[in-house]
Amino acid sequence: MNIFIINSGSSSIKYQLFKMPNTKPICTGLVERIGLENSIITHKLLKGDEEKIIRKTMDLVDHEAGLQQVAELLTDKEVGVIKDPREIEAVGHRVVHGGESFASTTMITKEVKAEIKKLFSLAPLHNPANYLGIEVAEKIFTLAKQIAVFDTAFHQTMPPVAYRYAIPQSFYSERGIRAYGFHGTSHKYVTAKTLQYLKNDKAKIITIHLGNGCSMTAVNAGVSIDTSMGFGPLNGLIMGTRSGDIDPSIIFHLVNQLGYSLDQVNNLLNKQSGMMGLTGFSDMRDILKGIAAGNEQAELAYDMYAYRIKKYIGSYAAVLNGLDAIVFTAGVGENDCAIRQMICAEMDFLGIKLDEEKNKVRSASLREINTDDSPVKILVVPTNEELEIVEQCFELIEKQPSVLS
Ligand SMILES: Nc1ncnc2c1ncn2[C@@H]1O[C@H](COP(=O)(O)OP(=O)(O)O)[C@@H](O)[C@H]1O
Ligand SMILES: CC(=O)OP(=O)(O)O
Ligand SMILES: [Mg+2]
Repeated sequence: MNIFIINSGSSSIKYQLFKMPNTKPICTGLVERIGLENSIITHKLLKGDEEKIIRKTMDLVDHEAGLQQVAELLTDKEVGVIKDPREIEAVGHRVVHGGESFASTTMITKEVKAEIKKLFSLAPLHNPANYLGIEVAEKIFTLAKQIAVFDTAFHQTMPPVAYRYAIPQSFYSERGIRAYGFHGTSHKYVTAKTLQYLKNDKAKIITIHLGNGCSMTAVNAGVSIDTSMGFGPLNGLIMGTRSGDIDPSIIFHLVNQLGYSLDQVNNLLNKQSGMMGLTGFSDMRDILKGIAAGNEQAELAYDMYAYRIKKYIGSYAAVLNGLDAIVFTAGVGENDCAIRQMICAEMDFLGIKLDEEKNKVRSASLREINTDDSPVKILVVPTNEELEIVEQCFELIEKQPSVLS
């Protein structure tokens, strides 16, 4: 069964085509730096042990332009993997915000699309791109079932003490205002890999997803008990273009004293803040170049980024009442050894001791980067949201085979 997976992040589209139940993809791809100059498309064909890679650089203004390129590559005479889009039987979509309506993987219907649309304002960098992915996929893969896997699902296990806000309770009971948490597919995937590696399904771990969007989760025995993003994917850590935690009084000051409209504030905090606001660049590779060139703003931004993560490690170690491992994942977490070093520095009182040499080793597989005597394991675990999504889609189809007829 051919299942195509689309993962639209805020700055990227990742895709993979699987012939399930084989979980080795037939092709994978990444469109990155969407909305910036020189977007990069990397399309990989995988046949047995052979790999054929096509790389293109172009300016892609938005996710729609990116998805059009992906569709062309898939059916291209030379580098395509399917002759006819009707060969795809199901398309699995990452959908970031599932709000109150969706706690698990769901077949996409008109009603489901309407719900996803209602949540645009809560995840403005994501749900519109996810929705667009669904519409484009419906047009191209006309015979395929469309399935949504929600970022919020893994965090449904959080207890009220973690997900409630201290505002009048009717805002929760009548309007669903609570923390939902995001990147759940990634936190779930790396959690499973970590527990398997530790051979301990009761382990207390902190998963740290550092991509363009960033979030951390306290996981106890495989279950999310707290996470740094909340009602929308804006708070918590400092991100590529998002502020993370700020004092809400700043918003009132911007509106009441400085004359900002709410739309402007929304745009400011989602698109012009974070590393972008501090340095003019959202991509960590650009920040690293800035630091190498002696740019002080880039240095401060980098320090702030690491400092915020340290604070969350401390608070999650406290709520877990112990710590077996911290896990780095996603674009920055997997590739940027300098940020891992900065985060883990002076954390030995918590049992976190980084091995600087192991930390520098580049690899695409799960690795341990702590010293031999470190009480807490420090792991780099490459995430694979697409694999997690395809497994969930396949499970849904197997459970309800009628959905394919
Ligand atoms: N070698 C690298 N060193 C530092 N950062 C990197 C490297 N490769 C990728 N990144 C960073 O990863 C981030 C994108 O991560 P990713 O998980 O793909 O994001 P998203 O899914 O949120 O769009 C970018 O900020 C990029 O700079
Ligand atoms: C939820 C979120 O921030 O996703 P991403 O990191 O892919 O932008
Ligand atoms: Mg991502």
